[in-house]
Amino acid sequence: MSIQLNNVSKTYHLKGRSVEALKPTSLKVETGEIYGLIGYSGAGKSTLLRLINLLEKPSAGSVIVGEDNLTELTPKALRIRRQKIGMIFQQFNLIESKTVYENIEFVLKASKYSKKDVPARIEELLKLVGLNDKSSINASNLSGGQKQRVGIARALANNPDILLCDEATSALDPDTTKSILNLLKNINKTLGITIVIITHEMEVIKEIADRVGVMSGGEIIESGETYSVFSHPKEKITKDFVQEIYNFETPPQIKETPDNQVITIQFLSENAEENYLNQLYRNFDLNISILNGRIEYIKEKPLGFLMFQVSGNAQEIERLKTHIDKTPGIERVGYIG
Ligand SMILES: Nc1ncnc2c1ncn2[C@@H]1O[C@H](COP(=O)(O)OP(=O)(O)OP(=O)(O)O)[C@@H](O)[C@H]1O
Repeated sequence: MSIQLNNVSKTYHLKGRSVEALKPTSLKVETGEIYGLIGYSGAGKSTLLRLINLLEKPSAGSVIVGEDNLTELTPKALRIRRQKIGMIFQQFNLIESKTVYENIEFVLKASKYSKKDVPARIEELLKLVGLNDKSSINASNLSGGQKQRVGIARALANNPDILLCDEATSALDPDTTKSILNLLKNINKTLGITIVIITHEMEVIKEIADRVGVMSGGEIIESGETYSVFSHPKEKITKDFVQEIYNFETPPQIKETPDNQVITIQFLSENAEENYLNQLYRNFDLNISILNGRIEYIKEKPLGFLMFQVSGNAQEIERLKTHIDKTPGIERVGYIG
């Protein structure tokens, strides 16, 4: 199911002071897509996410989910509509003193799920999230990853068509994060559920998001298909997020001069850098030494950077730079390192 925000904004009023947490924002998330929102703390991500299911009431604008304008529903109709919008949280929001079974049962009971169908539904959900054997364990005895699996089972209990994920993996270690992201991808694929995920971690976005919006200062400052946003970032913050995953640093002892320079190139396909470097070694009378190199996969497409130091004749270095700039698929970038 699609989500459409039309000029939605949110201003909080606190003791005579107002905070514009979300500037007027329009956004369309297509049916079945995974849309990621990334930004640093205070960017407005949680506010935007909570406006989608109206946990926060917008100060202006409308929220359309599928055919329904949520902003126009009565409180009762909204309560019912919300059952079809699942949500998972960073801190899992489980009832720690209850078993896995009871945690899911609680959600089904609250939505008046047919009593006789509850046990079968819980079994089905536990299978889906890979916790078949944990039904009678107390939530407090589960690992973080298992807790989030229960969180996901709860969120899916009423067969929602949308799943909102609020920093769902931020409390988890990298391996557990990967397994939860895989589960979310699987759920998206097999059940066709539209997913919106907010995070401050590139790791999450590059793994899972079909499209991404980069948030800062209460607005989406850059957006598009995930690979194209991060292979050609325009805004400083987007470049910083790219730099974060490659983690290159120019060695401080290198003093750049016209005849001694550090160059970082980006390449968009696998193994491109090896052939290319050989070409440079052959065709330029320069000392070239590699400082750093790394390929990451963004939505399964390779994006690589290579940082090297060149020294020699300044004119020859300029000729090398011109050569790089004319090579298709290779770009010189200034924001890495
Ligand atoms: N209930 C509230 N009352 C007042 N101000 C709020 C409230 N909720 C959020 N804000 C403010 O709105 C701005 C955006 O906050 P929001 O939580 O949406 O950002 P975020 O990107 O999700 O950051 P974080 O990851 O730290 O939660 C911040 O300046 C925050 O202090």
